[in-house]
Amino acid sequence: MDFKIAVLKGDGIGPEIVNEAIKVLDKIGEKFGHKFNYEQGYLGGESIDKFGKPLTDETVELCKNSDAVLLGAVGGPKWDVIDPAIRPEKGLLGIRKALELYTNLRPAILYNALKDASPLKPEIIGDGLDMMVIRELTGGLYFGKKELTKDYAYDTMYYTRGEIERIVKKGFEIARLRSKKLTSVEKANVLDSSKLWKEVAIEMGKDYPDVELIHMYADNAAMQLVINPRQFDTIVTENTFGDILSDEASMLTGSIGMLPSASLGDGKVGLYEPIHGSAPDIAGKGIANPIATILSVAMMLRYSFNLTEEADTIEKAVEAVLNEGYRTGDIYSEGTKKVGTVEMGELIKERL
Ligand SMILES: NC(=O)C1=CN([C@@H]2O[C@H](COP(=O)(O)OP(=O)(O)OC[C@H]3O[C@@H](n4cnc5c(N)ncnc54)[C@H](O)[C@@H]3O)[C@@H](O)[C@H]2O)C=CC1
Ligand SMILES: CC(C)CC(=O)C(=O)O
Ligand SMILES: [Mg+2]
Repeated sequence: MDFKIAVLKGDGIGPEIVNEAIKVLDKIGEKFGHKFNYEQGYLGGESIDKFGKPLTDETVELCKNSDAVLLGAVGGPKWDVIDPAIRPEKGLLGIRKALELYTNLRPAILYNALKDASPLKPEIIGDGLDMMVIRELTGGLYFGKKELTKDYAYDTMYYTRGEIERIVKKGFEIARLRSKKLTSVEKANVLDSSKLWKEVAIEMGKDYPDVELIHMYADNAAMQLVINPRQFDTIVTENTFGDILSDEASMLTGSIGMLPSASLGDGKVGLYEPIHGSAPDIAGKGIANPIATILSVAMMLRYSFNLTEEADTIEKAVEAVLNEGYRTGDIYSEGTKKVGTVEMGELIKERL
């Protein structure tokens, strides 16, 4: 089959990691008889440099007219200016909103081979970690009314009942396919938007009597992730809480360079990106871990193209390379073999 993929490499390590993911996709195409056609668009800092704004109508159109979007990351100190209207991150929020990608799936899985890279003690890791963080992606603090003046500033965590219902529904549906345990994370003790969130979760829970629903405050969830992460299976939460908790969960699996994501809506186009940012501190050094991006294209194959065997093949290749002891710097430990971004991409491609 033929697929059109919009590629937004972005800034910092974005181009380095996306190049490796494309190599892997091309090899999958060869092996299984698919043709992936790429069209490059611009987002974030590179778009500011070229067009004076972080997201253009052309990029939105390109994405809307593709079968899926592959994204690297955006941002960096070069664009850290005070004018909030032209920050690279605005482009990222803009494309998520334009495509109405309200569901962000962030699976945090600890690979067996990486148990030594996790900061958790073996008795806490037990048989391993496998959780799904479902983050609401087009509402909340990042999209609410805001103002910045010299004397005061505010952001608003605004949610409609409908916005909460559709993401919590995803939470129940996904939990039902997993271990039937859903943790809804909010801060209903202090935030009104969280009070509504919790009320909706309780109401919707009546339609899913087979799924155990647990309510947890976000600050407690941050702590529980460290002391007892195995209690979590599926987490559903608001945009900002999900952003923070998924970065935390990623480190339990060894590195933020390991965690992929899928951003989905009710339309046809899904967007796939690692959960990390543009890592300006290591950009251009050839040492970034490309695995989160490579696993993101596996999610693309699974969720957008329904190519399950192809997705499994990528995930198994990643596991095989890790089992053989190859590591980028972020997951390196004594006795393993340190490799760079390109070498890691090549190794995974060879194992497909
Ligand atoms: N989706 C996106 O495009 C995101 C963009 N950002 C932007 O990225 C820029 C940098 O943000 P930070 O807060 O530093 O977060 P970051 O995720 O870029 O980096 C945090 C730390 O993790 C390391 N890291 C990240 N990805 C890695 C990888 N693949 N391999 C090895 N190490 C990796 C970095 O070197 C750094 O030490 C900012 O402009 C920020 O706004 C941040 C998060 C997400
Ligand atoms: C612009 C930010 C919301 C990006 C980020 O940290 C993320 O999506 O994980
Ligand atoms: Mg983040």
